[in-house]
Amino acid sequence: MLLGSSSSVLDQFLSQAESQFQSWSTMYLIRFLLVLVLVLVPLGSSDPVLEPYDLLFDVAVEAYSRADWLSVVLHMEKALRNKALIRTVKADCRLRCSNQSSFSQPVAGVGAVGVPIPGSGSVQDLGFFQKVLHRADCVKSCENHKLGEPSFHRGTEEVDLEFKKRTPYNYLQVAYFKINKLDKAVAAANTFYQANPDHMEMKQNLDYYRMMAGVQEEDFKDLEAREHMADFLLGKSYYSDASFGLAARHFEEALVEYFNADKECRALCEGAYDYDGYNYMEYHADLFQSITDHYLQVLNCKQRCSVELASSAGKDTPFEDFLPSHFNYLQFSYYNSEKYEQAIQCAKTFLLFHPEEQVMTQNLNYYSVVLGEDKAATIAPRQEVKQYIQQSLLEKELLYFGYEAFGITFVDPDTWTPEDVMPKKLREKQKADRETAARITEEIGNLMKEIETLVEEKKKDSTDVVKMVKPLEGGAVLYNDIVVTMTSRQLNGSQRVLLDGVINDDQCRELQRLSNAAAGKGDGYRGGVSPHSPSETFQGVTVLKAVKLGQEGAVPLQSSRLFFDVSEKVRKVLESYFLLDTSLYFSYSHLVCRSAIDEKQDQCSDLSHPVHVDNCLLVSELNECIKEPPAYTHRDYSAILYLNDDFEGGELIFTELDARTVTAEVRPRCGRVLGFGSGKENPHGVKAVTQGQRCAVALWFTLDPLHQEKERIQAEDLLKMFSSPLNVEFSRDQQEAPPPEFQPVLVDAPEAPEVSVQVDQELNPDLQTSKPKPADPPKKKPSAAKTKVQPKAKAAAKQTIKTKTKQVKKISESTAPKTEKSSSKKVSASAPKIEL
Ligand SMILES: O=C(O)CCC(=O)C(=O)O
Ligand SMILES: [Fe+3]
Repeated sequence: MLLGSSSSVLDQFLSQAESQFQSWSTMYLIRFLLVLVLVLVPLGSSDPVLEPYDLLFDVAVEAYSRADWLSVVLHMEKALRNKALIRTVKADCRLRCSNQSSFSQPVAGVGAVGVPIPGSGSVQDLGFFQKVLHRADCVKSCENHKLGEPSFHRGTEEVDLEFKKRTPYNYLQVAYFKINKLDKAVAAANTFYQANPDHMEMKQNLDYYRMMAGVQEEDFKDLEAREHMADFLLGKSYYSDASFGLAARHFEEALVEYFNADKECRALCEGAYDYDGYNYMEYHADLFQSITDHYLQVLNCKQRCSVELASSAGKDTPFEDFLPSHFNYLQFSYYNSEKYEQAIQCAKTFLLFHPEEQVMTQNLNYYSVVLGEDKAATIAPRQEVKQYIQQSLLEKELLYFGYEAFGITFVDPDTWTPEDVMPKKLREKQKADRETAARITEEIGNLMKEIETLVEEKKKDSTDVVKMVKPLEGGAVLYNDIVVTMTSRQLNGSQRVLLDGVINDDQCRELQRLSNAAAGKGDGYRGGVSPHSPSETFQGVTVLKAVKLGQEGAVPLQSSRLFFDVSEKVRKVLESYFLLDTSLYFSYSHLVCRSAIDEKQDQCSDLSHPVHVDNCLLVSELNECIKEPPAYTHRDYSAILYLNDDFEGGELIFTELDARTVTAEVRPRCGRVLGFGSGKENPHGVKAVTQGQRCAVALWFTLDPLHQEKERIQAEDLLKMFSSPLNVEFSRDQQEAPPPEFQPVLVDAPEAPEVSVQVDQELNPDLQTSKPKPADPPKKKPSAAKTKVQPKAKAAAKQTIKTKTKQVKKISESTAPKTEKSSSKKVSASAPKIEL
């Protein structure tokens, strides 16, 4: 049985089956059987009927699964060929028929119907439809003659999509590779990759091919490259290299190919009506409505050809203003080749699209002066382009009419359309729509911001509420000597605990001595007036400072170690008592003593340390605490380990957020630890020390490891070194005194300085307009020039070229295969793979 007849019988069977069985699975089964039959049927029919490319594709895929590489190649190549042939024939037939039976000519040999009869509308209608019928007949017979029955040249949607994605080349590259046709494998791989630049497997394959002996750079072809695009890109690259003669040649060739491709694209738009979302069964348009629907769909498609032709495989967005840009490049290329007539013609042609373009107008003036204005005036823009624009504008007008009358949407793909082509009403409506959209976007933006703030506040509140409502505390205190003296409840708040017995008297004394010894050794706070109270002095030492002083012998090293160890003990106990799920880290550790200045006690204030919150800025007037820098917002828990009680005053008080209403008071004593959450649930202060010295180890902790105290890690390292048997030399760099703890006070918020951001366009090529601007004027102003045209500097031209080079480079980076060779052939590269 011959394939042609077998296919046709099967096709009939298929369509019958399709109408009888609605089930997809049945259809797939039939399809599979069909493929099998085709595989078994001997190929090489003498029948002119074209084998359906979708079935050939299926046969090839099936052969692939059997690793029958020759068959893959044979059928896939044929599928590609047939698909291309159908495209060409269809476009060809439609173009030929449009020439043979155009609506402007009477149909030959059909008698009186073709001759318009004045005053007889219905007969004129007949004349029109007669032409329609003849055109349809012409196209049908032309296609059937060349391709066979239409059912054989209509592919399924899925297969069409595969062709669009260039999937056949994915199969082909493996098959070619397996049969040792390396050059073809490379070309197929490259062709696939051009349309799928994110396909990593194929990229690996290409890298692999590149390393193989016998593979040439020329093998990396794009078998589906559109000629007009290939020439345009070549023109651009010559242009960037300032090879203007070659650039002009390729741009001219690109134009010829462009108009051919445009004709083909437009002809292919005259296909079947795409119901697209319409319920096929419910479409009940009358004669003229259905003609209108279909025709406007075709026109819409024709308009989109300018976008399709401006698109390049693997490039996300089409080139902007693609067709006009050819003339922009050309005018400058011709100018540089001293071909002023052509430069003028191209400048004038460009101005057909953009009559207001200033640079081009200047250039045209300049070229005209150089050539002689009279002569320049006789040069006309290109007729082909004039016609193209006229036709396109007429189409746009019809489409806009259809938009207004029937709501068939039309989005103009071109940037050069004059404003008044769009009907005024539609223009105003679109303007109003745009404004409304902008307003809505802005309002949504504002709303989103408000919601974000609200959510943020809610989150903060709910964390605080969770803490307030369900304080997590009461865990083990880990050491037998430690007792819980007061819980949150007894301390009238939340996240509070008072522990006793954390360290013993000796340890308290040792630490107090350490504080005084360190203060005598030049610590930053020695003898300084307290930052919090003028009637007290304040001294403080950090763990690292203490360890360094210990290393210098200025203080007993073991006291410094004690400071380190007891603070660690407090950290562990708090972590356990507050039942924390994650670790608590040191944020800052400070051994501090406040001493009353006897002479100043008469004017003493009542607080040694004003009421504050450790991790936010307390605004007591508003009963609020703002968790923002400069507050130490990352602090989560605070603890004060008291060392003595032989002083007067110095009680710690907890208050409400008003900083006045005292909720609890704690009297310091040796070994006592007051632990509490650092947040706004715990505003606190220290009453004035009116006599004696009050010492304590103040500790702040964070749950965020990123904010843990770096000094502490250093101190730990140093301590480790001292405890090691080897006496290690290490640096004795003086450390800066630690900054006093930040004490928030309410100040007027400073005005934010006005910052003007200047962006250097040269350094930021993305900011440059994507519209090409090759229209740089000539480098030198000739003496003959009478016009006031100011030619731009040579540097500007160079800059343009540089920019262009960058643009070309960008393109080649995104589309061309990478060229770097692997340094070693031993690199373990996997053999070409296929991923479907
Ligand atoms: O020494 C105290 O009792 C508390 C000190 C304090 O709250 C602080 O330094 O933030
Ligand atoms: Fe505090």
